[in-house]
Amino acid sequence: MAKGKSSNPADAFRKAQRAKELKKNKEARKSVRETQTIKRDTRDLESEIRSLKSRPKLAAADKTRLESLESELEYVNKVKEKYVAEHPEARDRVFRTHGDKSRRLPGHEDEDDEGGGGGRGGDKRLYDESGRLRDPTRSVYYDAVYNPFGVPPPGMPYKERTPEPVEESEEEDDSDDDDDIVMPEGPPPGSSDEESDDSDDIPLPEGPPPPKPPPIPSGPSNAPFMRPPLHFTGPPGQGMGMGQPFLPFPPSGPGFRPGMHQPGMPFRPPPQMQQQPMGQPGFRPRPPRPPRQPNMPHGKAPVVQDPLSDAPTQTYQGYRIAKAEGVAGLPARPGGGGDSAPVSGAGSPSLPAKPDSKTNSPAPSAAQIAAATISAAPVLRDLRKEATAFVPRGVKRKAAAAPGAAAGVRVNAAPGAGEVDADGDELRSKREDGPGLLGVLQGVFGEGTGAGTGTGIRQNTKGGQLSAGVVQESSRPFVCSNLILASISSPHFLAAFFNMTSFVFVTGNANKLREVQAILAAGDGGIKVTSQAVDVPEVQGSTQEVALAKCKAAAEALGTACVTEDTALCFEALGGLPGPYIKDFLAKLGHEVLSSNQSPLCLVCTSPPYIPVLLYPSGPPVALVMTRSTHSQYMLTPASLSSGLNTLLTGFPTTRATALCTFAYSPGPGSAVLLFEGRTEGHIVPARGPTHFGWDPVFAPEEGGGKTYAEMDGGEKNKISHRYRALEKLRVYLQDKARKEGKA
Ligand SMILES: O=c1nc[nH]c2c1ncn2[C@H]1C[C@H](O)[C@@H](COP(=O)(O)OP(=O)(O)OP(=O)(O)O)O1
Ligand SMILES: [Mg+2]
Repeated sequence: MAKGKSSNPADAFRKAQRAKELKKNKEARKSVRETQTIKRDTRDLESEIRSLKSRPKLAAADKTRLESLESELEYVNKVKEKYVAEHPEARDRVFRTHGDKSRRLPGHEDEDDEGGGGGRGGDKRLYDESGRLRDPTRSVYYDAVYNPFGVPPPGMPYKERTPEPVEESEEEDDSDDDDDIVMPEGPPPGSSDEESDDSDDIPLPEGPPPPKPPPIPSGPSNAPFMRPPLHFTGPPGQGMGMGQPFLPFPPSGPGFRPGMHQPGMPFRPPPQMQQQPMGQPGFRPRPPRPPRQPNMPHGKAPVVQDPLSDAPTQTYQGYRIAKAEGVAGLPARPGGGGDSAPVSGAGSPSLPAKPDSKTNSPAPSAAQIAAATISAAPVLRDLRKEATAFVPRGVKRKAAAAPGAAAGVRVNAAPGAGEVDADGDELRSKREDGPGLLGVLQGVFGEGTGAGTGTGIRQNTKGGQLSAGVVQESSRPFVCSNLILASISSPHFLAAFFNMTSFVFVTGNANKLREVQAILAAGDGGIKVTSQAVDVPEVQGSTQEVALAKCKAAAEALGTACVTEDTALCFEALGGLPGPYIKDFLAKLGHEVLSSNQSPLCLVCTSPPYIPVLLYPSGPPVALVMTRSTHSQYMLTPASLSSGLNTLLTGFPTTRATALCTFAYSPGPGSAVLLFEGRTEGHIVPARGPTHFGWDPVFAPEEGGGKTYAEMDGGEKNKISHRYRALEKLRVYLQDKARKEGKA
């Protein structure tokens, strides 16, 4: 080492450090060795020594063996003694054998040894059979709170206090091994189970036993102090409140349930809070399902059919029966059949009226019909034009392009076609070409007289136009300075006349009329339409029943052939409802007033079930729901705040719907009514597009590429609409019929 001495102070420092480290390592190794030694179980050694000693004669090898064993045992015991002397508080670590008194370590003297406390001698009787410290309260350092084991402070020798006379006398009285140990007053803590036999002697406090104190965790044995953990507060990072006692173990008592909030665990709302979201503001509960439409009794109506069913409506029998009975004016069965075959029904028997109808009488009485008739708007018919404008504009253009093409003989019964304004009020034609019907009619009927209620043909002298039709009193403005040319006594005359090429469309809905006119105009022509607004009571029942009754009543009210149309919107999820009652539903629910003009502030996801919610600057939050926009697209749409047709389906698995149009054709009062149905499949979506026409904004037809009816332009809608499909059937039927009658 001296050799290595260097004048360089840095080297010297390094060396000194190294020497220190080596020393430290040596000490550590020594300590490890010592630890191993003091823990060593010497029973094998002892028993071997005993067995060797017990032999009468020992061989030389055995002698050597005995010596080495004895020296080893001596060494181990020496080390143990030394350790206990140096570390009296850590006696527990030393392995001790109890069979051999002579080998007892200090502090391991048996209970029958004399001696009290004081100094080193005070260590005796400190350990029980298992070598554990017997009574920490005898230690002078004992403190129930701060030093429950009576461990001496580091560097200080263990000391026992002198037993008090009472304790001594008690010790002597007892014969039990443990009785000489001073016991604290009261029942021993946590020992009631073991000593249940003696429990009779112990005065038990009334009431249930106090809960067991939590087990004291066994810390490192060389810890000088085992400070009771009463005032320890956990680190704030563990989610414990200030001053909250630190609990070394999670609560596991009977009162503890999994799922209870524990300190340090993220807070979870109680179950009732978690189940709440659907009831929170903004989560509008699903409206109650409307009752299913009860089946109509079979005897009541000729047609009972699910509006969504594709099966043909069985009303043709009624028509055949009526025909067999010889009802005049019935149209012949169309020869086309198949798709264009009309659904026909005999004059609908009495049907219950809709709840909002003024009367519950099954069929409208004559007075009611009259009343209904009075409220109808008249049609100004320009007979001259009708006589001259047999060919509609579209066909005329074609005819001009191909002169010589047979136009056929047609009577224009709808002179106003194409000129209907938004309200459907203005129905006058502006065309003036061609010979008039007036002369023909004048020749047949002569001039009519006066104005008023009745059927007649009039000439509008002001406009130089002639009008024909059912003339009634009306609340609507009516230019009535017409020359009445003829009175037509028989409505069948007009019916037969109109059946040829045109029909009177009884509707109060200008949009319907406009679409019908547009569809007919875009077709191959030949059909003209005029309109009549007649307040016809609408009955309850299937779409067919409603359509039949409506048309029958209209024909009776008009006294002539007519066409009515009834539109239904059938939600698959609601078993076909609202169906024919869509008008009332639409009137009551309208379209939801969603915050389309308001942008949401933010989107939040609440606690389970994690429904995304839009928060608006004003008003309650709006939940987003998954809806199906088309057959292949799903989208998240806000559940509405206000009601709307589409909100009826909130929460239902499907938004599929069928738009169903039913045209009903009556050849005249008392005649069988024919039905022509057209369907368009689609989905009910949140309202999009202009809101001019009924439920157009909420119906997205499957063929519409995601657009709603309202988002389409008229032409687009009329190519795929329910109305177009039904009207096509009616058109085919009427033209077929006209051809047959022309041939006959
Ligand atoms: O293509 C349509 N696109 C949207 N909405 C529609 C359509 N077609 C009818 N609608 C509405 C109007 C009425 O609110 C209800 C049907 O009731 P519906 O009784 O057939 O019609 P209406 O009473 O207005 O006219 P009418 O007296 O001529 O039968 O659906
Ligand atoms: Mg209606």
